[in-house]
Amino acid sequence: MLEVKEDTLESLLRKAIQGLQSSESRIVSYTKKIKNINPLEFFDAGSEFHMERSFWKSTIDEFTLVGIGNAYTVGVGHLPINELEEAWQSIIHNAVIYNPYEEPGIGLAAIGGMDFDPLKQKTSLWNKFKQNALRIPRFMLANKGKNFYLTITIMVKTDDDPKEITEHLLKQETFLLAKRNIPSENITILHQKEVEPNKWKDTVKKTTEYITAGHVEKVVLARELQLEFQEDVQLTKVLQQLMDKQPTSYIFAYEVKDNCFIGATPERLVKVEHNELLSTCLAGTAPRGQNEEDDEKLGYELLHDDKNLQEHDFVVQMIKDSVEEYCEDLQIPEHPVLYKLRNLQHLYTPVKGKFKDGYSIFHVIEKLHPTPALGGEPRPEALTYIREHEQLDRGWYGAPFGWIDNNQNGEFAVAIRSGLIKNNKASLFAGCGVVKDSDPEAEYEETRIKFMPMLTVLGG
Ligand SMILES: C=C(O[C@H]1C=CC=C(C(=O)O)[C@@H]1O)C(=O)O
Ligand SMILES: [Mg+2]
Repeated sequence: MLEVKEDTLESLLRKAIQGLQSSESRIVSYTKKIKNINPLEFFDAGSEFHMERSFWKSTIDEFTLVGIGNAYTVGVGHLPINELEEAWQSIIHNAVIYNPYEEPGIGLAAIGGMDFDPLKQKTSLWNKFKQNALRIPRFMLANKGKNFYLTITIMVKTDDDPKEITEHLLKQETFLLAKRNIPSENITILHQKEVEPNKWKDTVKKTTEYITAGHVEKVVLARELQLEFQEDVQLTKVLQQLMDKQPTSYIFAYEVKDNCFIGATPERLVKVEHNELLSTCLAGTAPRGQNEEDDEKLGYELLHDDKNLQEHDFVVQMIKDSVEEYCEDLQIPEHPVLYKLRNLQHLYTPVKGKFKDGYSIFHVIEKLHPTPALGGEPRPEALTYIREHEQLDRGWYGAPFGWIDNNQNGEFAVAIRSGLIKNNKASLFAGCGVVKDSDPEAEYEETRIKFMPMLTVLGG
């Protein structure tokens, strides 16, 4: 990695190109501060370039990343996570970087996700998505608190002309940063179809019997809701509404051609900043009440409900056992508290620790995914069971989605409360933890509410 102290984009490109042997290529990345801009206007502008877009927002951290286009995508093949890390490191190693700001997430960074289960037979639903992908956007807008930054990243080859590339990039930049109106049309649903709800309930029933027989302790089962709209869905509008309606969730989107995986998840998998590690145990669910009193009652019952506490505890134990290897000074409260969302409340236990040297966020992702909040317990048996019995190609649903920068900082959430949008169609996904005392009707109802965050912003 060549870090340059002071430079213009053009001279940075020149230096990077001059240092190349024939047929070599390398990443050049240039970061500068820019004036305030509405991240959604920037996102919307990207559609006019027909460039694929990526989006991440963490409201608690007042941190938003919007990627337009693709300088390079790491992964995309059948890479296990440790090889994904090697591929990422090798790209960074050869990069030429100008970035005077030493803040996590500002500068050269990638956004991406991965398959929930690479061993599950793929269907045509997810055919545009690779097994895993970390995309370094050509233009990345980063907004942290009151500050706005633009990072331009491009892959250069020996025969590239720095002046020509600079002119082209600056023209695109001017277009992307221009003020514009974002779409405001309402979305109208024409058809709505739950995929085989009765069969799903039967599977829940069979699963409780399988658990009672002692084969596994917990299995998470998911299902799909299919939608068709009058018009193609305006993604910018969907993002805006998710941001308005789900302020305590991570908002994310990842476009591949005319497909977009998008959602608002409350569940952090792992965050690494400097040497601090944060993770979250989130499992066990109740609806929100009609009024304050009702809501408190439902919350109180959730905190004392054996079935939900058991669902939750599998996650706490597994995350604790997993991160002990990577962390010192582990802090995990003894009892969960409530995490309230617009439509639901969950049992929540935060996990905090000091990251030991020699480990990266990739190690933690590999170790944690999927936690028993999305897979089950014990993991291998639960995954085999899901592979054989669940009638759904989860694709990137339920898997880690997030960002990483060139200094090993990053954050990945668990991509739930999400859907895959394809022009005027969408598939929404929702799952629930099945334990021995699960009631199929109640689990069905729980997943019905879990569709809400996406359904309500899509005109439902
Ligand atoms: C699998 C999902 O939620 C998980 C996360 C929180 C609570 C859960 C539950 O109570 O079942 C699930 O484990 C989903 O929303 O699709
Ligand atoms: Mg549950």
